[in-house]
Amino acid sequence: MESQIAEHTAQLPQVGEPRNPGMELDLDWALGVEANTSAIERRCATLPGRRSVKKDYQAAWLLKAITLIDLTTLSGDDTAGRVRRLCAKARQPVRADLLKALDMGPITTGAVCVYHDMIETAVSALDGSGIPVAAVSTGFPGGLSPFHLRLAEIEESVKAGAKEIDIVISRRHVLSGNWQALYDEMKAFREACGDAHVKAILATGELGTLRNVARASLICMMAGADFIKTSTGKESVNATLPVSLVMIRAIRDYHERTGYRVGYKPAGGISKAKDALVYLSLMKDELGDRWLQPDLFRFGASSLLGDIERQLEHHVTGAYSAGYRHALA
Ligand SMILES: O=C[C@H](O)COP(=O)(O)O
Repeated sequence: MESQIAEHTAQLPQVGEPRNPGMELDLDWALGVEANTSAIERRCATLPGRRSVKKDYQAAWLLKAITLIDLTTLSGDDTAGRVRRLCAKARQPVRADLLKALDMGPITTGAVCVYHDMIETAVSALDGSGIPVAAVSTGFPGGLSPFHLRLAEIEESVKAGAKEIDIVISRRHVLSGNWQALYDEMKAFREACGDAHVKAILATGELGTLRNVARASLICMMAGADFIKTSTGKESVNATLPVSLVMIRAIRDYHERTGYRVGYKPAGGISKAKDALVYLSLMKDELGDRWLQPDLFRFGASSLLGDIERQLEHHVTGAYSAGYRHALA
C-alpha cells in the first residue's frame, strides 16, 4: 500500500522545465488541423469503463488528484473569510487521521484560484506554504472589457502577488476566424504576465466545433501559453472528455514539433472523484506520466475535493461521510 501511494503521489524532479516561449504564428499548421468528431466521441465513450483503478491504487490516484487541484472560489459573494477558509483547506486538504491511515505525509492542493480582489487575502493566508495563488483575469468570464484594461488587470494581479494568471480569450476571434487577432491578443497577455505563468481559457463550450478548439489550442500555444484550459466554469457546457482529447492531442503535437511542454487544465463541472480518475488516465494514456505533475496538469474545481475526501474516508473506514461534512471544496 505504502509503495503504491508513494509511486503515484511522488513529485518527479522538475529539472528546469523550460517555459514555452511561443513561436511565430504558423497558420498553415493551425488551419491544417482537423477533428474527427465521431471518432473522438467513440474513443471518449470507452474511457470511463475501461480504465477503472481499484482499492489502494484508487486511493493513491485520488491523493495524486488532490495535489493537482486549483482549489477555486469564483463567486460574486466571495468574502475574505471564505477565501481564508479555502486557503486553510488548500494547506491541509485531507484530515490528518486519514493521511496517517494511508501512510501519507502532508500534501497540499496545486494552487488556490480566486478573483483579483481576493489575491492579497489568499497570498497572506498561504504565506509559507509554497502554494501559488492563481487569479482569473482579462474581464473573466466574458473577456469583453476594453483591451487596455484587460492588460492592466493582469499587471495589477501580478503586482498583488498572483503567480499564475488565468486569462480568457476573445471567443469572437475564433468564431470569426480572426486567428491573427487571437495570436496577437494571447501574445500581449503573455507579455503582461511577465514571470507569472499564463493559462489560456478557451471557453470551449462557446467555440462551436472541435476543430475550432484544436485551432485555438495551437494558436494560444504558439503565442506562448504555459497552460491551455477548457472553461471558465460559467459557460453552459464546461470541461468534457471530447474537448479534452482534442486539447491534449494539440499539446502532444506542439511538444513533438517544438520540444516544449504545455500544461492542461480541464475546468468547470468536474465534481466527482470518479471523473477525476478518468481525466488522469486520459492524460497518462495520451501524454504519459510527465503530464501528471502540478506544473503540467491541474483540475479547475470548486467542489471536487469534497467528493475525493468522501471516497478516501470510505477507503479507510468502510463508511461514507455525509456530503455536508465536506461543505467547503
Ligand atoms: O476554473 C475553475 C472553475 O471555475 C470551477 O468550476 P466548478 O465550480 O464547476 O468546479
